[in-house]
Amino acid sequence: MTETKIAVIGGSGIYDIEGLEDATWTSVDTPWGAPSDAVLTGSLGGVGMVFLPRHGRGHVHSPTTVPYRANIDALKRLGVTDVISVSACGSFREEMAPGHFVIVDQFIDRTFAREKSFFGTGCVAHVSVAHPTCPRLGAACLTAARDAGITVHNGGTYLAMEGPQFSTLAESKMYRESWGADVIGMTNMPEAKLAREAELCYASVAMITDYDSWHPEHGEVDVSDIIRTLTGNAGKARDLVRRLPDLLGAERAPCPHGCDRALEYAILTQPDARDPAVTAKLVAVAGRVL
Ligand SMILES: CSC[C@H]1O[C@H](OP(=O)(O)O)[C@H](O)[C@@H]1O
Ligand SMILES: Nc1ncnc2[nH]cnc12
Repeated sequence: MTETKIAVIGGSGIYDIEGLEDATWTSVDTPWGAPSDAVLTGSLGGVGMVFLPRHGRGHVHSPTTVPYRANIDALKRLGVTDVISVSACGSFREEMAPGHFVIVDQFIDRTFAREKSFFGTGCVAHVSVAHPTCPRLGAACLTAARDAGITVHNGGTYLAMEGPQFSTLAESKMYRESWGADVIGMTNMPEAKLAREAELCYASVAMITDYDSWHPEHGEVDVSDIIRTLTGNAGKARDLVRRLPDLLGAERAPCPHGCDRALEYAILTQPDARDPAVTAKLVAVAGRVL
């Protein structure tokens, strides 16, 4: 059995987490550079917890410049087993209204200006992201949300766009009508892919802040409206997070969906053909199989 350690990656409007016992901000170095900020470590109900503000305190990083690889490497290095992403998003569905939460289970990755893998020349690997989120962790988030009295939708497809500008009306309509996306944001990719490469269970809790630009009765997306909705939701998100340690338990069996074994057969480069400088960088993420 492994000890559970839960990480929360806080998105826009969530730069801190209250109520952790023995809470300490700690800087973590990684071979991929510095994470978005120091990480807050502590515990909740006897379970190890880590909090990382995705954009850094003060909102320093844009969706494109968030150091996704350093963030996931730092969490892995700290012994994290389960990653909960908390994000703001726009909605493409009338019934998924601002103020509601969605437990995202699929992604369409439209990002193009980010490093998307820990692997590459010198050590090549291919993991499956057919099911990019962990159903066990998603189910815990769903229960936590329902117990906290949050209106939550179970499952949804998140379109990850590059940004930083919001979508045009034509894009918004295409994502909604032709592509079948349910929500839109700018950050869950490549985060989810990297978590899979690092053999971490990953769940995405998306907080709906707006109807993007497709809705005839709602105007264009406006950051001040988003922040107002987010501020109203931050307490709900904290309540959800507080319930997770009890639901996940202090000890963790192997993931029934295999997230923690994603690299088992993924590395193609033969041991004697691997570049030692490259494998040295992979020690935290892939040390188990190198
Ligand atoms: C504040 S509006 C746009 C911004 O908010 C979301 O960030 P996060 O996913 O970290 O909550 C969205 O993806 C954009 O980056
Ligand atoms: N409409 C939207 N598009 C992209 N990212 C968002 N984050 C919050 N609302 C968004």
